[in-house]
Amino acid sequence: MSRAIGKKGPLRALGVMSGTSLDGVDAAMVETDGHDILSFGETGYRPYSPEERAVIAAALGQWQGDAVRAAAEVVEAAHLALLEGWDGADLIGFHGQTLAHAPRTRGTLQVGDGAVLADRLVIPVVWDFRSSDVALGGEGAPLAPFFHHACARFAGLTERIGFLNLGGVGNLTLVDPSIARPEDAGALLAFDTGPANAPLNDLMQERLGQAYDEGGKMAARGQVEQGALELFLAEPYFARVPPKSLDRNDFSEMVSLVRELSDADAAATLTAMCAAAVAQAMEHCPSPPARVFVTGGGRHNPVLMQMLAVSLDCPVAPVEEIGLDGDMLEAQAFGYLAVRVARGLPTSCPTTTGVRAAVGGGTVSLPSESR
Ligand SMILES: Nc1ncnc2c1ncn2[C@@H]1O[C@H](COP(=O)(O)OP(=O)(O)OP(=O)(O)O)[C@@H](O)[C@H]1O
Ligand SMILES: CC(=O)N[C@H]1[C@@H]2OC[C@@H](O2)[C@@H](O)[C@@H]1O[C@H](C)C(=O)O
Repeated sequence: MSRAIGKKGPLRALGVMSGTSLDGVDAAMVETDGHDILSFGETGYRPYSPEERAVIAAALGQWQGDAVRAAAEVVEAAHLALLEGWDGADLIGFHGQTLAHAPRTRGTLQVGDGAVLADRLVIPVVWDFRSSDVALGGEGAPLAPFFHHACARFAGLTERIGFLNLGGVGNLTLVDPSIARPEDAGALLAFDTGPANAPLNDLMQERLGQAYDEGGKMAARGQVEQGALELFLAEPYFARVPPKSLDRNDFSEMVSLVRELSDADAAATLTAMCAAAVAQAMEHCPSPPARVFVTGGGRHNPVLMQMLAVSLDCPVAPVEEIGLDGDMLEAQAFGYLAVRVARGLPTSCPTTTGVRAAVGGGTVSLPSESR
């Protein structure tokens, strides 16, 4: 692979992401100068086996120890299996796997060692994107918003729009693409909306041994239990003014709100909770955006999409409507952010993570043979 990250002009970055739903590792190429997206390229995916997923799940919420080391090994090995033999990148943006996230108290932990990947793949690797934001008082998340700003410009949009990511956790970014730089006042407002698919996945796994509610089929057969929904919405997180972010399991006890319900009613209610959390999030926006574009696996769930369409005050559509790939946006984001880090540009700002001033996160590891 090429290693010319010092060169002027655009770079070809390979972003890799292992998200909170623990399904697998996504990889995607993006060509960018750190400001504009020039093109999107090849993509790849490597699912975790049930055994690998169990090793990572066993380490969630932990900060150190054997379980964390075992998870880190699984994460690194899966990335190497996906990336070995990949050609044509100038650098890699490696997010790793978040195991624990408590930015106000203990920090944030993404496992997988970027220096090991740099050596094994013989390519510069940008990683540990969240720590310096947290050290400067930020939430360390969400980090995709600077990329969302570039996406809105790439798609030729001029109006204020929202990007809604529905992975394990949900996050919303309001973008005003008419403001040239993402760190400038008014360009972005971003925060985590609440749990998205994680509680529903956990329910499907626990009761039916299935990874998720495919096509929302289970939820479609059930009724939403309004009492449980109201209890959920009384959680103080929703009234909290952004910036704010969540750990995957911050709402894991919400499955207990649906414990007495049938499988179908429980699935319908957890799906409604995800949509209701997004509707609550909109209350923190100064005015509704012209449209909301949905990315992440939740957009494949028609029951969830229908609930969003009913509860938001603006049209809702998958990001494919503006030519983006909603299964790869997060991987592309970390490729894009890697180039910003390599160029010394900020990757977060007060309106995305609450950090005191715009800051660039990330460590650059060069392969040892080029040091
Ligand atoms: N066909 C489908 N029907 C219903 N739900 C789906 C479908 N495909 C994916 N999902 C949901 O989307 C989830 C995966 O979403 P995604 O890949 O965006 O998560 P992630 O990137 O791991 O999470 P995060 O953005 O929180 O880091 C699955 O676990 C499942 O809940
Ligand atoms: C700490 C952490 O890994 N957070 C993830 C998670 O998954 C979705 C949401 O919670 C978001 O805040 C973030 O990921 C995306 C990629 C982000 O940083 O923008």
